[in-house]
Amino acid sequence: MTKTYPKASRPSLNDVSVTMEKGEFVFFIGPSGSGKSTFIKLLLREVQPTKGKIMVNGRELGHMRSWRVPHFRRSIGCVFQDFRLLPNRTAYENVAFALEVIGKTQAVARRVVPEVLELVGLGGKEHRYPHELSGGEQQRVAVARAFVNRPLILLADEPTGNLDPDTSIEIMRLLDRINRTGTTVVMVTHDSNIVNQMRRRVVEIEAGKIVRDQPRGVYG
Ligand SMILES: Nc1ncnc2c1ncn2[C@@H]1O[C@H](COP(=O)(O)OP(=O)(O)OP(=O)(O)O)[C@@H](O)[C@H]1O
Repeated sequence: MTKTYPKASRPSLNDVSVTMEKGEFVFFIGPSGSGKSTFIKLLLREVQPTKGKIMVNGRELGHMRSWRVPHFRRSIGCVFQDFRLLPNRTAYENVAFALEVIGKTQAVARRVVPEVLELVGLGGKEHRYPHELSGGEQQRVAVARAFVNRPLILLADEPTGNLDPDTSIEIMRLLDRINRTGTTVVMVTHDSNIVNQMRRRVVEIEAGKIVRDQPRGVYG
């Protein structure tokens, strides 16, 4: 597909084609402005391609009615560089909120939230507010929130961008564990150490074109 934003002089993604299988772990790398965020926005149907199509889980996003989009997005968990936690809610409440908005009862939350907080290594810190947690711990809460609905796909946009190298590796261990449960992980990153250590598929974008797609790749 091709994506040209209104008013832009050239496409942000230019005639690209990529297939990701269920359960894969894929890094998207490339210089600033190369089109990585646009790719993520297309996958979430925040923007639509100018030409071509995008299929997610057997559905063509261009044919999806807009009222179906919120439901579709439940199948995708998102993690960002800046955590995006609700500051006046505890770790537990931040994760429970993701269940609340899709209509799950508090009884479900009481069962599921402690499980997922335990999974991300935050057992015992459920009642801390974001400002009472380290950056790495806040990102764990964000991962728990993204994963609590067991999404098919986890999109991570520079999830280690604000973390030191050791904490980054811990977050990657967590994403790796989640991937091993069968969740497809798509991660945008500039972190060469992480890419080189993980040795997973690497898709490199430059000026809107895919210039490399390599299994078990390195940052290069
Ligand atoms: N809403 C928009 N309207 C016009 N142009 C846009 C819009 N959003 C992004 N662009 C342009 O599309 C290109 C790709 O941007 P994109 O944000 O996808 O890059 P990126 O690879 O994610 O960069 P970074 O690593 O800095 O986040 C850039 O040239 C950018 O200026």
